Amino acid sequence: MYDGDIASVLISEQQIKDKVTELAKQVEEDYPNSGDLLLVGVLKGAVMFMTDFARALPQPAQLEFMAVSSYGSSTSSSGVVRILKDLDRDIAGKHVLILEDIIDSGLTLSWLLKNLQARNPASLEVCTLLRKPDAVQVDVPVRYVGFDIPNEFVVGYGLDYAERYRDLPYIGSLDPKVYTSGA
Ligand SMILES: O=P(O)(O)OC[C@H]1O[C@H](OP(=O)(O)OP(=O)(O)O)[C@H](O)[C@@H]1O
Ligand code: HPA
Ligand SMILES: [Mg+2]
Repeated sequence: MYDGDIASVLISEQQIKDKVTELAKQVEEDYPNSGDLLLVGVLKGAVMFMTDFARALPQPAQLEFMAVSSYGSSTSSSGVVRILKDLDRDIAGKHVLILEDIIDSGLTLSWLLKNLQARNPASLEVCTLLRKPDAVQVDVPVRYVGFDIPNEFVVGYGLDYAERYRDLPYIGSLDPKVYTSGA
């Protein structure tokens, strides 16, 4: 699949699986009495992570989705976050855990945290599968991080370049020739 476009596999399918289980276990320990946890998945990137995480989490949780976009067909953030789909319900008084695929510049999450905090949840935390420490432009408080990765453009397991590669089961570095040659 996508032969030649992936420079290297950064995180294998098995490594992802193990990490999702580990993160779900941490969350389970931190929310011991909470049968009312609300998971907010940030579409589209977090779709694989959200569905795997929800199934790895022993306690019941409700699932909500928000779709935002700031990258479009680019490898750098436009800095302008657009809501493509808002939550379907009120989160006031709920324990909300945002599930993100990646924190790169941090601009999306910083914007999202302000937006959701204004809706008065009982608590608001973030769980991200990936983070690029060398790319972060705004500091965002993140309670759960799966992997810190190098500052390379990555794809797979929900992450795209120009809407492609989301269906890869692993996370790989995209060969720069894909976005520099106009291919
Ligand atoms: O930290 P940042 O630099 O803001 O980048 C992270 C965000 O960018 C990506 O979303 P994108 O805008 O590509 O939308 P998508 O999830 O639909 O691909 C990714 O899924 C995160 O939500
Ligand atoms: O490295 C990345 N890959 C895919 N989507 C992204 N959105 C922010 N950073 C990335
Ligand atoms: Mg994207």
